[in-house]
Amino acid sequence: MNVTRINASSKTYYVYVGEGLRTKVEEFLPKTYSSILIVTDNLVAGHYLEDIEHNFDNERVYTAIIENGEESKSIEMFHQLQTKAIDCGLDRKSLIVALGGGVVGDLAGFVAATYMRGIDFIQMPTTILAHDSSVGGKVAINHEKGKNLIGNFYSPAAVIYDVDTLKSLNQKEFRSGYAELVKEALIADGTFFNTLMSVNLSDLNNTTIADHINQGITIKAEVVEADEREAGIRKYLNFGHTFGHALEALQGYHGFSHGEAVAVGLLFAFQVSEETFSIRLPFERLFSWLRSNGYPLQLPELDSKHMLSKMKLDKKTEGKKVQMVLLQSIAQPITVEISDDDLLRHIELFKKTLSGRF
Ligand SMILES: NC(=O)c1ccc[n+]([C@@H]2O[C@H](COP(=O)([O-])OP(=O)(O)OC[C@H]3O[C@@H](n4cnc5c(N)ncnc54)[C@H](O)[C@@H]3O)[C@@H](O)[C@H]2O)c1
Ligand SMILES: O=C(O)C(=O)C[C@@H](O)[C@H](O)[C@H](O)COP(=O)(O)O
Ligand SMILES: [Zn+2]
Repeated sequence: MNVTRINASSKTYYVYVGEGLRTKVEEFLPKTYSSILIVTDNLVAGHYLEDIEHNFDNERVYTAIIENGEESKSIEMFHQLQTKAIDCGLDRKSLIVALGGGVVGDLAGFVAATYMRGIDFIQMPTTILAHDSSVGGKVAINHEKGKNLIGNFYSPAAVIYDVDTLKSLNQKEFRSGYAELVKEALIADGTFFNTLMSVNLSDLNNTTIADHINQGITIKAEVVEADEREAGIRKYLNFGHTFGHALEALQGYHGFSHGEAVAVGLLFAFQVSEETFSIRLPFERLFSWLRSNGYPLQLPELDSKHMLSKMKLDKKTEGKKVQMVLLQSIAQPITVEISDDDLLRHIELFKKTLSGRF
């Protein structure tokens, strides 16, 4: 088992990554709780809910099962879960368990952050992507206009990551998770980036995946410890997201998955970086790796102005000016203000670049 201590400014907590952890959850809880509400989605429930329920001695264990998918990160689902918490009689000594991927983690985390002004929650990630979402305390729901526009910074009491649960993931979820790992490598660790570019996603064993996840968590932990509330360097964790989030929102959250959208966003950020700094980045290498691993790289019909207006809803935007994370070289990120005219030009060029390849 790998244990990482996260010394965030708001809270210190531990991330446990290992095999079979889902059957010994109580060992990792920082204290005892008066009642427990397990929040999960229908797919994850089918695989793992029973294992988790068996953990708790507590008589007051409740479950809430949401529909799987990004559309559940909604104000309606948030309200339903708050109602469930009230009906179950959760009090300030209660715990919410977020069992699932980033959707469950972000949603249940935001419920925990706001129920009675905040109760404890733990993250039990079950996707590769959730190595990113479970650490760092960003919790949120979407607005139909933009991603994660309603949320908070609210750290979990612990992250309990049973890598055995990753065995039931399909290839789309592998792609999604690895896009965030590639992002972390690009902003912080060129050697890790090279390692990832030699990986074939359909040919990975759990030991290797756990190793990659631990490297991703190490990068994320370092950033979050230095800048929990994203006043500065945490923005780098948003590399690829200005374009990625806009793409997700434009598709009504049922097109590209988050990670798939981020993967395209990484290519877009490469293009803008290359032009802004007159440099060459390994665009071709990343593109080939994404293509050979089956990432969707064909953009849907995109109106560039509409895309620009979505990009401006990015939380890094200041005074209506988009701030994009760019790379000066691998592992040398920087935040740069990009004018609307330049962004429009880049969107047009990017559309041509991608469509010219299919
Ligand atoms: N808070 C953060 O810092 C942060 C970071 C990155 C992403 N996110 C958010 O995370 C979300 C994406 O997370 P995700 O990719 O985990 O998506 P997800 O939670 O929707 O999970 C993806 C799919 O996999 C299924 N699934 C989950 N675990 C499974 C398992 N072990 N076996 C089989 N199926 C399983 C789910 O039911 C779902 O259909 C987005 O909303 C994104 O905005 C947040
Ligand atoms: O932890 C962070 O900080 C990140 O930006 C991680 C991202 O992968 C993640 O998608 C995050 O939810 C995006 O945050 P947002 O502030 O742009 O909504
Ligand atoms: Zn992300």
